[in-house]
Amino acid sequence: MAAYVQRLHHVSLHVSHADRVARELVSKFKFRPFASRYRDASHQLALRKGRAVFVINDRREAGEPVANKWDFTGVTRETSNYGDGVSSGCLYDVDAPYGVDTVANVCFEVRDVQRSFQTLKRSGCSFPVTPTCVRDDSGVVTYAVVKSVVGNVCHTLIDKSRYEGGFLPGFQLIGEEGEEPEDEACPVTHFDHITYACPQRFTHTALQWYETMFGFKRFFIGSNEDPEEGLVLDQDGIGLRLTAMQYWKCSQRGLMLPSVHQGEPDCKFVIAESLPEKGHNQVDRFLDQHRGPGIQHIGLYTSNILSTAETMSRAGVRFFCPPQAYYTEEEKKQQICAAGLSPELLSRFGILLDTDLRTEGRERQLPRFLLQVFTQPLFSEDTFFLELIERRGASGFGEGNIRALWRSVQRYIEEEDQVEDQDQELQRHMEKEDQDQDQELKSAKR
Ligand SMILES: O=C(O)C(=O)Cc1ccc(O)cc1
Ligand SMILES: [Fe+2]
Repeated sequence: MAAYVQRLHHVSLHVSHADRVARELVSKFKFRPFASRYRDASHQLALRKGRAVFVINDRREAGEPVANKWDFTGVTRETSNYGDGVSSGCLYDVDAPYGVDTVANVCFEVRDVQRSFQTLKRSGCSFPVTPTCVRDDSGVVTYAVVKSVVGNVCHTLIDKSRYEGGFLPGFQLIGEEGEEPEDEACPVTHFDHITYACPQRFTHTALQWYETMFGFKRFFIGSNEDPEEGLVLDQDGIGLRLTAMQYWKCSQRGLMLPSVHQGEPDCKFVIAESLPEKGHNQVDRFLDQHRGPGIQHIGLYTSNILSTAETMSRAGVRFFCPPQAYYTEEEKKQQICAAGLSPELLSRFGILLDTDLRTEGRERQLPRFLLQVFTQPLFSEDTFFLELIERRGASGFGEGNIRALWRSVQRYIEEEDQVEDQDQELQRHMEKEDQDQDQELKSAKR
């Protein structure tokens, strides 16, 4: 038996320059800070855009003193006056120190935390935080934190059914409560998917863990996917294995349904692993720089990718762009025009388009499109990035887009590696010069 996920509540980041990351999410990605929690030993800030919520935690090395409070316009700096009874550490999360900035927690709402805890514990899961109650004037919330099988990723399981406040007890709301105004220029509505970077041959372990523990179900990304092997991209120098899964919820009548069929936008999970002998690539680079498996990127769903990319680009977001030939190739040009879009406009921001040709039993139907664009990494290491995704009837992931992304990222990695090689060469040269000078001085003294 599994612990069933009701919905995704938020995703939390642990970063050393929390203030900078918060500023970027606000100024570039148009998120709105709406709740914060200040304690001597931890600062937490919640930001939202539609139903997509990030909680930023100030990441400090073990023993390091508390940094300055967020220097952030519009954020109340007073310590929350709610007695949440938890005086130190990140609330609703674990404080485990990690060597680099990381996206480490996906928080799920569940029906019954105690029961989920017992079920998962019996199945061998480890819980850094056992069921804990936090209350304020608006009610009570119960949560526990379970370690996942993927790197440093944890899942906070939370029950908010007896809570009526704006976010979570212990957090103080910032500004006006109430419905957020619609952002027509930048209509991001929810997290579409979360992608894990995993070591080679780890996919099965991850799929199985999520199926056993949370009742996730596999779904096929594309028509070329092998049930055993996943979607294997091994041509043109690409070495990537992809699989995807989603959570199912228990309906009122006790039926299990994918969450999307219950009127809620669902968040899918994608597992990416690299294939052996394909050289340095984006998954291995993530594993290196992140010092282990974890969350590589998150897809933000938008109902208008062009306007969103344009707004974000103006605000300073940098996107990966495919080679210009992508937009001049005849077949791609036709696909883009068939979707009523202009290749020239898409090329301005690096937006990729894929056409889903699966018919799935239906005879004649409109073509289905998938539009995606990928940002450059957000942290100082080459790890986590964001993606914008607009689905026009297509539910999977575009193989053509994945190939185009792979090429643009590969170009970036190669350029970075070149810069790194040049730096190392310069370093060696300078060291050699120093040694030579030392040698000369010594011989002169003799
Ligand atoms: O296409 C997407 O959005 C995916 O999430 C699939 C994917 C996963 C990992 C990669 O390094 C590249 C592509
Ligand atoms: Fe993605």
